[in-house]
Amino acid sequence: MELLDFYCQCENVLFMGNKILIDIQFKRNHLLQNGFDLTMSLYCGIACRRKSFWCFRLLSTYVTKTRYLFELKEDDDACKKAQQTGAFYLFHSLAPLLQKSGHQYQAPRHSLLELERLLAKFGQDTQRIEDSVLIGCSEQHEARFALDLVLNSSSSINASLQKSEMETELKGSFTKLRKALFQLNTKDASLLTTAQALLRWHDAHQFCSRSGQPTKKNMAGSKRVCPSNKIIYYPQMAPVVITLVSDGTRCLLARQSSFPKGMYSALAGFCDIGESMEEAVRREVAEEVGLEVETLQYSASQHWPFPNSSLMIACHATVKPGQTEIQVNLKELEAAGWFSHDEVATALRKNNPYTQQQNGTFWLPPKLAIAHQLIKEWVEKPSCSPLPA
Ligand SMILES: NC(=O)C1=CN([C@@H]2O[C@H](COP(=O)(O)OP(=O)(O)OC[C@H]3O[C@@H](n4cnc5c(N)ncnc54)[C@H](O)[C@@H]3O)[C@@H](O)[C@H]2O)C=CC1
Repeated sequence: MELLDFYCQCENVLFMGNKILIDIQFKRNHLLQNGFDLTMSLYCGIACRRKSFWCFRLLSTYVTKTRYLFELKEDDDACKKAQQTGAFYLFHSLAPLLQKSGHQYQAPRHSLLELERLLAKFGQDTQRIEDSVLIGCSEQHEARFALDLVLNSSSSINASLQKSEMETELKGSFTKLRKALFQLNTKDASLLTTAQALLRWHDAHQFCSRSGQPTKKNMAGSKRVCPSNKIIYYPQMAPVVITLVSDGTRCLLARQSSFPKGMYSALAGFCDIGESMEEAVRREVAEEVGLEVETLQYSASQHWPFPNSSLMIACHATVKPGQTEIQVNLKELEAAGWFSHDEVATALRKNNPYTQQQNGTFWLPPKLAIAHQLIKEWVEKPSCSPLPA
């Protein structure tokens, strides 16, 4: 049974204005222990009469949050209102603001009032708040926004304070996202990644490609519209397949010359237009290492912000044991090879990019990259049996 779709039987139902008084007899009490917030759910319940009893469709905290975010994306007034109680993450040229407390880093949030004060101090118009983008909300529906203090700003920014002066005022430092991701907890890292991707997209889509006119962002930043021809532009991600090829006992890892010294990863490549994920995997593997994929299994996906937004679609693939001779495409890769289970398991265990880069030994992508997850999955379950490609 779908967790979010269960119904409960009510013995008495009274409506008082927009509040509902109920006496419920849960058929499946155990579901309440599975993360449901009863109070929140009941206020959001949709009542309907079913035969002889009332049914409530209970909406989980997750669903109400998702619906709230949807409303903010669709309704500029609601979004503007949400800014009053919301919180803002700050960026400078796409680098998020981080603060250090003890040994930990965190991404500070600012209220609308604080932001207005800071903008005034930095010589910027409070109108700039309209350049912020919606990136999520808390369980209590406190919306989260991100604003880049210099991107998209008018010429008045020239008169504003320098980055270092801003950092002093903000008691933090604007840190490159690649570095910031290693210093933050997963929740903040994910929010900042989304924020940077959206801010970058807006910066790069200021004009309509048909009319050449400036486009206008909606309040949430979920789209831009050309006022002259009404064309709507939506933020986009490029789909990329990333495949860990195995011959049953070994896995294939490769490196590009642009990778840090000693790092090997799974094979990755952008999907061509019109291709399915399966077709893209077969083509990329054939193009890069001259092998033909026999079976294929989807594993997971990840939004990857570098250098532009990609949707990484991770798969395990196998080739026939007798057809494993690699022919590296040197236009795409510097090297590729088969690695034994032991070699990969050892590399995963002592995966310290810094020391391994120093002594030039073989190492794997860091934990936050889906390539790492794919390799770890293979090490833990090398005999996963994919479907025919
Ligand atoms: N999160 C992860 O674990 C990993 C992520 N990646 C990401 O996957 C993406 C693709 O990986 P690679 O092929 O190694 O990258 P790459 O940057 O070497 O790109 C290969 C080629 O694809 C073409 N290209 C660039 N952008 C494109 C686009 N938006 N659409 C279509 N073609 C495009 C260009 O000709 C480029 O030379 C990169 O963004 C990379 O950062 C790659 C490996 C692991």
